[in-house]
Amino acid sequence: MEAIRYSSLIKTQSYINGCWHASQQRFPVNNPANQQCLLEVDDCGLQGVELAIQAAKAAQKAWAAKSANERGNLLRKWYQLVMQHQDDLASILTQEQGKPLAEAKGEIAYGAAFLDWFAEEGKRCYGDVIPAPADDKRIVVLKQAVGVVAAVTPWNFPNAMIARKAAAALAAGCTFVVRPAQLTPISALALAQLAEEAGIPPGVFNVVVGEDARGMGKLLTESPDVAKFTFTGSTAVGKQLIAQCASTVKKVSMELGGNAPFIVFDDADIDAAVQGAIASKYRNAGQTCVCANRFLVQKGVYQQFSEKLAEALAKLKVGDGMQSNVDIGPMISEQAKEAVHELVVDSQKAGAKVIYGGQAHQAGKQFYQPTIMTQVSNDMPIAKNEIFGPVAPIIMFDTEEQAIALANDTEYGLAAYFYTRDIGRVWRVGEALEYGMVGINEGIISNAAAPFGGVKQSGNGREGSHYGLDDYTEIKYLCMGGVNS
Ligand SMILES: NC(=O)C1=CN([C@@H]2O[C@H](COP(=O)(O)OP(=O)(O)OC[C@H]3O[C@@H](n4cnc5c(N)ncnc54)[C@H](O)[C@@H]3O)[C@@H](O)[C@H]2O)C=CC1
Ligand SMILES: O=C(O)[C@H](O)CS(=O)(=O)O
Repeated sequence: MEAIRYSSLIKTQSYINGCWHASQQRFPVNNPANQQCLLEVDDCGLQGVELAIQAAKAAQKAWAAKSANERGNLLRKWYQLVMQHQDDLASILTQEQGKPLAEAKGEIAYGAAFLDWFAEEGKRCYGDVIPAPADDKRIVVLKQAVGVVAAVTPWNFPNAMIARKAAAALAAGCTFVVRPAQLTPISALALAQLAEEAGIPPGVFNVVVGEDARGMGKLLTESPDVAKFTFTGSTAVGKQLIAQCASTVKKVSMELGGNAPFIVFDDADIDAAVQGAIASKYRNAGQTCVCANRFLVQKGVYQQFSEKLAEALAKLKVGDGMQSNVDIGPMISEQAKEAVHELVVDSQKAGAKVIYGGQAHQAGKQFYQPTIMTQVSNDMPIAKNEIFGPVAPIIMFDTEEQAIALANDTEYGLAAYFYTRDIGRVWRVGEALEYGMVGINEGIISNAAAPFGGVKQSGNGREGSHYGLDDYTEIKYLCMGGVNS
């Protein structure tokens, strides 16, 4: 790997019970920009996963017995180390995942923000004292750590998706086992290195890396020693994992797929809408679950918005994320690139027009041209499916009611966006959209202070904000009798 100053961040073995776990089985991690092998990583296999679960179980009671301040101090130290090594962590992330360096630095700061947020939030894990129905009783409600937490995370935000979960879990007094995507394990192992340096005790934070996603996931979802399972990834895989958790009735939280509408009304600030569209659609080459997936543009501004979006897109540079001034990097795999192109071609066959891009990009095997399509209808493949690529389909609508109906016509419900300057419309549309998160005159809405999560088949639970602890605590009700005797 290039351009890493602090070489201790480069780890190639799972981190289990405070030790780096060697194994004979290894697998390559490749750079999506040029398909070159960055390094090989030891595959800890199912045995490693079981060792990690047992380590987390053995460590959990002592970790929960620490005060919220003690846990918070360790999370704050972890935060400080992550920010101290932000540039190196970003360089690692770009080389294994592909996003431009500036975006990778942003992801490191975004993930670290959850460590910082929950270092404090754990101190506010309040219970209740409830007036009892009888004078000789007292009712107290405690919030306690769920126990051992298992997580499976995706390749598109290989640092932040782990930090967003682990920060809340550890703050609540839980211990944590994460299995990151096999495509991007190095960022996860670098986080473990810094957790160790921060003084987080052995067994509290464990990272198990391996190629057998299905087998490792089965162990994590079916183990009776795991109390809670959290997943970020596709809805299809999420459904499988929820079913696997049923065997032990685990507490489950899911951050799944999306199909975000980006609505532009006649009265919108069009330049602001174009700026928000570029930020929301083309971040991470469109490989984020909260990307604008369908542009719904009112008839009166359809031509103007489409033309301005194309002008803005022409200024973006496609290339290796490690090069300066690159705005759009490669897709995570050649298969992913082909899948995006198939959606474009199938929708062209159904009548959609490509007004910008629409082909593989000459920068390399995994690059796709940033693309805009017009004359799209909501039933076309490019609108029905989560694109997970740099393609903006634009659908025309006439009335506000039509826009809401089109926006809600999907099984997903993660993020939605709309641009208007009418205060009445802000409330009407904001309340009518069936989504967990709504950006109003804003294309980037993710931050540690806000509850991130979806409804419908985009998942359940919330990450970040003071709501984020709820997924990692259980409510216990104490009823004290005989107070007057
Ligand atoms: N709601 C959210 O916050 C996010 C949602 N996603 C969604 O994830 C998808 C893209 O990410 P991918 O990594 O391709 O999703 P994916 O669902 O294929 O994989 C996610 C993780 O699950 C693992 N996995 C795959 N099949 C599994 C199985 N049968 N058992 C256990 N683990 C398994 C993968 O190795 C990876 O670590 C998109 O649909 C995107 O919308 C991605 C990131 C964030
Ligand atoms: O994986 C994702 O798509 C992230 O959750 C998006 S964000 O939180 O970075 O906006």
